[in-house]
Amino acid sequence: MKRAFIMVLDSFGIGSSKDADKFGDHGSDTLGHIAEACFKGEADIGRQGPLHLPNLTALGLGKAAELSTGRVPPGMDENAEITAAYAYASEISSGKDTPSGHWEIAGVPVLFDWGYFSDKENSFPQALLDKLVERADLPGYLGNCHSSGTVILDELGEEHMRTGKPIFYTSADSVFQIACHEETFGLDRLYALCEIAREELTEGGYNIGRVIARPFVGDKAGNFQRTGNRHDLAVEPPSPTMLKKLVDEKNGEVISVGKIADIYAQQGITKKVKATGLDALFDATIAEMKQAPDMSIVFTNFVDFDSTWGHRRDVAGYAGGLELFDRRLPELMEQVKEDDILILTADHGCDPTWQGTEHTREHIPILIYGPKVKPGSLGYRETFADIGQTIAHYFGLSEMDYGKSML
Ligand SMILES: O=P(O)(O)O[C@H]1O[C@H](CO)[C@@H](O)[C@H]1O
Ligand SMILES: [Mn+2]
Ligand SMILES: [Mn+2]
Repeated sequence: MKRAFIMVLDSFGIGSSKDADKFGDHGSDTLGHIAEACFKGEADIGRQGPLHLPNLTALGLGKAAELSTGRVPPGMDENAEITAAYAYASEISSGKDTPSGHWEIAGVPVLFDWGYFSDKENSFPQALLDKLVERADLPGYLGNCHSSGTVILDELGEEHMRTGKPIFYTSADSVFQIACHEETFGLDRLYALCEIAREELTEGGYNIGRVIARPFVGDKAGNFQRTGNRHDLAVEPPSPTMLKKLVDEKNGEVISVGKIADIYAQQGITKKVKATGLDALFDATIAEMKQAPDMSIVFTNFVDFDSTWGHRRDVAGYAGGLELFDRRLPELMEQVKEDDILILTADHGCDPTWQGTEHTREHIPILIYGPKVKPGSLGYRETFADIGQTIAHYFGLSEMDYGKSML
């Protein structure tokens, strides 16, 4: 029985890549800087002391980080016995966003430039805004700027509730985000509005990667909370990913846990399971691994590292999340049978010690574990697509256009 389990720790970079200066990210290091802060006792909220990741360390995380940056992050055991194959990889896609990272992982790098709304204020073209107001019959809109998604709720959430005007915002990513109150505006209305925005952005040739519904609850600034009903409307990958090939060429199964299906615009996905929060995502992943058939992929995105801790620049939160992941990792490993492979990786960085609130251009770790996988270094990988090519090779699919198989 052949199954591949792919776990993306969203934003878990392990040191800036060679081209990071183009993004203003030279020197960023999500894992390294978290480990440093923990080691200095600067991340003792909800957890204590040096970063404790014994299971990830045994899979080669510290070694992969050492290959990337020249040093094992402080607190990680340099002499641990290594039980997996490990590597670090850089990204060839032009952006450091989630779809680019995930598509490249699946063998389809994004070599074109996305469209961006780069003006910090009055970010969206008036023609687009007018269309949305008209088609969705809106009383107007709020925002129309760059912002962190939690900050903007404190600033505009109450006005939104009072006026019924949706909050439109963007970031350095290729995104059009719409925040609306689940109850006063309504979740279905928000989703319908996002569908309209998706159509207008696609038909208007704006080349925007994602429209994101950002529903929230609460009743005043300070207590607004975003909910698990976030929904991403992505454009489709420009060519078939290894997920789609597994389904089309081998009649295989691809089970999405968390936002994977949304990120690939539902392409090459045969089953979707949603869950909110690290523990729930873990539970859902294990349940799916237990019943995954031959020739299947269980593919999970652990979004909290990015959205709950990375973008919020919450070092202690991120460290605590990693420690929780590490504690539960043996439960995942236990499901890896004879011919199966488990791959732990990331899609970009989001260094919680870095300036601003955006992603960081970093190397990702690639840890490959399985009874038949030879432990040891797989060195530097020029593209995340080496993961896609490895999976294509493993399942006997037609070759991907990018990447080299690591196994
Ligand atoms: O600040 P929030 O809304 O979490 O936004 C983050 O999430 C979006 C999609 O990844 C990006 O725009 C990023 O900046
Ligand atoms: Mn991401
Ligand atoms: Mn993000």
